[in-house]
Amino acid sequence: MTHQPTLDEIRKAPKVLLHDHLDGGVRPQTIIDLARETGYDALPTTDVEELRTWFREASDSGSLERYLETFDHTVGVMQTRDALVRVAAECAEDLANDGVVYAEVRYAPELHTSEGLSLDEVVEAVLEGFKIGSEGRGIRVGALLTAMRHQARSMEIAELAVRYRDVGVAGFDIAGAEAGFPPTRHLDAFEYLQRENSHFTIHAGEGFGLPSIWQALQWCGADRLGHGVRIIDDIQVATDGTPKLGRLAAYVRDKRIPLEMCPTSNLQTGAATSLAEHPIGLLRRLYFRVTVHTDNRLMSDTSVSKEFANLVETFGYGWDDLQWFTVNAMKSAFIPFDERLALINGVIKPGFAQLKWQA
Ligand SMILES: O=c1[nH]cnc2c1ncn2[C@H]1C[C@H](O)[C@@H](CO)O1
Ligand SMILES: [Zn+2]
Repeated sequence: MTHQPTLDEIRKAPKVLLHDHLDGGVRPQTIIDLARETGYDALPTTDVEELRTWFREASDSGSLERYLETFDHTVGVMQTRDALVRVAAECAEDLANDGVVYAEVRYAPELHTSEGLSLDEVVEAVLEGFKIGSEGRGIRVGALLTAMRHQARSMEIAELAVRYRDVGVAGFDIAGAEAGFPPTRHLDAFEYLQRENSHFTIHAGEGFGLPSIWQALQWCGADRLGHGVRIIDDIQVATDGTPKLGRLAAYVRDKRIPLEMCPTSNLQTGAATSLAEHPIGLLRRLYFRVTVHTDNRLMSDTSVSKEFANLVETFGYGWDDLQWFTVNAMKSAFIPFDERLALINGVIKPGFAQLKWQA
């Protein structure tokens, strides 16, 4: 009889992270250092532990819009080349220390130009940071360039993603408040990306329901869904437990559309009421292509290992489940097929096999 995986054991497992915001994962000490260096004077506190707690608590509002307000402070200190290099390098280090072997980390270049950096300079600084932070640490980190859905710069950001795709940018995303800002506002950018054979994911079905998911897939052509939790609204479970999938839910499952699920973040923004009731339980049971992520490690005080450990505790998952989530994520990455396969067969499966053998 094997025991349930513990947090320490999970940290040793080779993990894959596809949904993590660079400006949502800055170390509290770094925010304080950078605020001092760059003259940013709006931080709620300059005590490191108080700041850590402030982010977590301020993000617990139950509203996506209020949750997003906390980013003013991280974005506020990420306006210089040195700051971006440092934050990106530390991000890669922190993920490697958590046992992540492959990551796609996203951020919105347009939010980092208020002190005069160009979009290209922002992208180059972040890529340099990822390179410095991953060197010799057994991790590969690529970038996803995000456009903000309430702004009108998505075409420019899509072009930027295509320009940098062979040097570390894996794809494109849109984020920000969802209600009132449907993805079809950015249709020209998505159509351009499709013509360029590029990959993109869309935050959809987090702060708004099925119409947002439907547009993201059927109008915009998203390869993956950021969160996608509200797909649950298209699934009915009869009293005897038999599930009935509506047409959209069936499409998502049949086409193996990856769902980038971020359970702790969903509890904080009100997209789910408790972990036990989080749609991930049913979606995993129905074999949707579920993957597990952090969203914002600072705001949620989390890591991939912690997200996994919470799921183990709530749903009783074992090593096979955690490996399934991980292989699902690796299959869904925006890098070439042969490189995904090499990581699955050369790193992920042997790593989990060893942990299972020791358990
Ligand atoms: O969970 C999220 N939903 C929508 N937008 C988000 C989420 N987490 C972060 N963002 C926004 C705030 C960041 O400034 C931006 C780029 O990373 O993306
Ligand atoms: Zn997100």
